[in-house]
Amino acid sequence: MPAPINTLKHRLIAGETLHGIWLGMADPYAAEIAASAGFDWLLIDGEHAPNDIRSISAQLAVLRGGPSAPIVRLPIGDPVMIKQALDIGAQTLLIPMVDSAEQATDLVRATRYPPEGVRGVGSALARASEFSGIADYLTTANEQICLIVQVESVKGLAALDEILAVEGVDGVFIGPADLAADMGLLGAPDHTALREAVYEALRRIRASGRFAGFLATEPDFIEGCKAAGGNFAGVGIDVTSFANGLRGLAARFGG
Ligand SMILES: O=C(O)C(=O)C[C@H](O)[C@@H](O)CO
Repeated sequence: MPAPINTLKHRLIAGETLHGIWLGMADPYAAEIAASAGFDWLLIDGEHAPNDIRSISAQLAVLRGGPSAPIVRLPIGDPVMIKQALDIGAQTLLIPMVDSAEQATDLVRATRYPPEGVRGVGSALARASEFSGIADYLTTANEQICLIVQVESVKGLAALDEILAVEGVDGVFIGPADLAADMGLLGAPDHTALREAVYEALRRIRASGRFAGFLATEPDFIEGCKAAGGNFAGVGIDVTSFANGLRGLAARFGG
C-alpha cells in the first residue's frame, strides 16, 4: 500500500486553477467550518498565525479526507520543522522567504527521504504512514510531497529563473505583501509597480512549467493574477473575513 496520492499536487502541476484561503484562526473547529465552504484547498498558516505543531496537527486531522486539500505553511524553511510537518501528515508545504536556488535545493532535500534527500525516518509513529499502516510509505512518500517556495523579495525575483530550475520545486508562490515591503511599497498592494512585478513573476513561473501561486483579496488583483497565469489562487483569509463580518454587523446593529 503506497503513500496517499497528493491530488492537489498533480492537479496544480497539470495547470488547473485551484482556489483556496488562508487559515489563521489556529483552531480545528474554525478549520472544519472553512472546510464546509467548498474551497479546493485550505492553507494552515504557521508563519503569521499562532499555530504550533499541535494546532497544525489538529487542523490536519479535521480536514483529513475532506473536500479541501490541506497545505501547511511553516514559519521558516527549517529541515527539523519540515520533518515534523511531514510526519504529522502534511503532503503540501509552503515555505516563505526563499531567495536563492541554494535555499530551494536544501528545501527539496529536507522533504525527501534518502537517497534523494535528508528527511529523517520516523514514519513508524507518524500519521503520515497511518501509524505504520502504510507498509510502503517510506519508498513511495517522496513522489507525493508537493513543495511550494515563496519568492517575496527583490533578491528572490532576481534569482527566480535559478529557483525555477531546481528539481523538486513544484510551484512558486509570489508573496505580494512582503514583496511590496521589500520594494519600498510597504502596505501598498494596489501599487502599480507591485502588481506588475507580481504579474510578470507569475507569467515567468508558468512559462517554466511550474505552477504559480499568489494571495490577493482585492477582486481586480485576484483577476489580474489569474490572467497572468496564477493557478494556485489564494483569494481570502479566514481571520479578516470573520473580523470584517462582525464589524459590519456591529456597525449596523451595534451599541
Ligand atoms: O507576502 C505575502 O503576501 C504573503 O506571503 C501572504 C501573507 O503572509 C499573508 O499573511 C497575507 O498578508
